[in-house]
Amino acid sequence: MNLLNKNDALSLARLRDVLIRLEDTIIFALIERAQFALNDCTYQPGVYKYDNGSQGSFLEYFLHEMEKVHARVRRYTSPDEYPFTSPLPEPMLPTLDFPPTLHPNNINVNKDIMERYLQDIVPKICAPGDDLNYGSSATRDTECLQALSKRIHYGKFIAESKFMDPTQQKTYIKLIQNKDRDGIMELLTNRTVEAALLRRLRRKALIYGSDITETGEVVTKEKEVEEGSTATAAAPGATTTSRKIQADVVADLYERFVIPLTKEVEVEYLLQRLDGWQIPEDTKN
Ligand SMILES: O=C(O)C(=O)C[C@]1(C(=O)O)C=C[C@@H](O)C=C1
Repeated sequence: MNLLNKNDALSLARLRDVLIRLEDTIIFALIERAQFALNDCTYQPGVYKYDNGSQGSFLEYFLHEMEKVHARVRRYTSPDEYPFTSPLPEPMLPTLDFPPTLHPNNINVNKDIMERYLQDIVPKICAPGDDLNYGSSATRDTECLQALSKRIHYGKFIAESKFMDPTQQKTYIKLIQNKDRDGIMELLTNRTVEAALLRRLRRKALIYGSDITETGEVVTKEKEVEEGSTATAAAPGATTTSRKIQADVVADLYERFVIPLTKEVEVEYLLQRLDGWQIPEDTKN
C-alpha cells in the first residue's frame, strides 16, 4: 500500500487487501517464533544488565535498540507504523510528505498488543522450557509484534474510509456525538467479512504449516497427528510441534484478539474523529 497516495489509503477494498497480505506475514512470523522454546527469561525484567540503562526485559531492551535504528530511517513517520518503545531519535533521512489521510489522533494500542502477545500467544505457540536461543526468540518476537501492530492499527484507515462513505457519514456523526460506543461498534462490524476471514485463515495456516514430502505429498499437522507420526512431539500443554503451529491456533488468536483490537482501534479513532472538524452543513440534520 502506497500511503503517499491518498486514494489508495482510503479505498476499503485496497485496505482489506492489505489485511489479507498481512495475514501471511503474521502466520509466517508465528511459525518462525514457534521453532524456539518459550524462553521465559527473555520476558522477565532485570535478568541482564543493559548498556542503555534499561530496567526492562531482554525483549524490551532488544525492541528499543532496534526501534532506535528504525526511527533513524523514518519508519515511525509512516502513518501505519507504531513503535513499542520510547524515546526514539529523530530520522536521519529527510521527512516524507504523506498526504493527511488520517484525522489527528493519539491512538497507540501497542501496550495491549504486547500484553496479549506475552500472555496468550507465546505460551500457545511455543513449547515450554528454555533452549538458550534468546536472540533468535527476541528477533522473532519483534517480527510478530510489528506485524500484529501494523495490522491492528490499520483499523484507523478502515475507520476513516467507513466514515468518509457518504451513505454512512450522517449515522456515524450522530453516534459519535452521542458517544455511543456500542452503536459505532455495531455499525462498523461486518460479520460476513469476519467469517470469511476466519475460514481463509484456517486454510492458510493449514497449508503454510504443512510439509511437502519428496514425492510431493502434502503432510499437514493434523495428518501427522492422525497417523501418529514421530515428528517432534509437542511439549505437554503446548498446542504445537516444535516447528509448526496448528491452523486453529491462528484462527482463534484472530477471533479472540486481532479482530477485537482492530475494532477497538476503529471505535477509538471514530470517537476522536469530530474533534476540531467542521461538520459539513448538508450532514447536520
Ligand atoms: O474489513 C473491515 O470492514 C474491518 O473493519 C476489519 C475487520 C477485521 O478486523 O478484519 C474488523 C471489523 C469488521 O467486522 C470486519 C473485519
